[in-house]
Amino acid sequence: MPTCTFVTGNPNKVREVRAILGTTIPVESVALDIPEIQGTLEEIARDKCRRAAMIVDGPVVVEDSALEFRAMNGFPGPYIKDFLESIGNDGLNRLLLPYDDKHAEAVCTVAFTAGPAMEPLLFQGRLKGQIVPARGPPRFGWEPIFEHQRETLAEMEHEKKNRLSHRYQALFQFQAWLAQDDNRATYLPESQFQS
Ligand SMILES: O=c1nc[nH]c2c1ncn2[C@H]1C[C@H](O)[C@@H](COP(=O)(O)OP(=O)(O)OP(=O)(O)O)O1
Ligand SMILES: [Mg+2]
Repeated sequence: MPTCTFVTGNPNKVREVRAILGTTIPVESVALDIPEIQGTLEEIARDKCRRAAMIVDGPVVVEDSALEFRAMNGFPGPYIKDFLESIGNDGLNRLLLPYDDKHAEAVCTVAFTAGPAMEPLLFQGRLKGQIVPARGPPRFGWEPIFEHQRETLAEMEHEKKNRLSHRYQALFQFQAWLAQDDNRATYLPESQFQS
């Protein structure tokens, strides 16, 4: 069975990526927390992908998730994990207290490489929302404070989130790319993605 090796230290991402890709691409996960550089979303995802490919020594998929506050010109962006760990969802709300603009965008940058010597390819998805006081079960990261059309991601059914999320949008593009035979033949001549 062809599989896709998804390298991440986050089991919630594995659950969602599996749900989104469904049975078309079985996902094998490798639980590694790859060090992340500072830089643009693209630079971070590309670098994380190269490091993962060197460790696995084969084709890998990684993704980096960011949370951009419009009032703060996109900050904290890719550094959201450290912010969440240090100040929590309440602290993230407090960061926006001085601003009327609570608009935020969740961004998922999926990076795929055919191997350690190959240039990673990127697929990006975005979801617009508002930062609100936490509502709903705290199951995954900043879900309780990210409201999309009156529902926070924590209040939303998993199935619904997985049909509209930043992660879904990025993986949708990756799937479309993989579905093109020419791409598979060029990038993955003998790979695990061949069916
Ligand atoms: O859909 C989401 N809904 C709510 N919270 C989310 C979501 N997606 C990522 N998150 C959180 C997890 C982490 O605190 C940060 C991203 O950091 P990020 O480096 O991409 O993830 P990570 O370090 O947990 O796993 P990985 O090993 O794949 O890098 O935002
Ligand atoms: Mg990370």
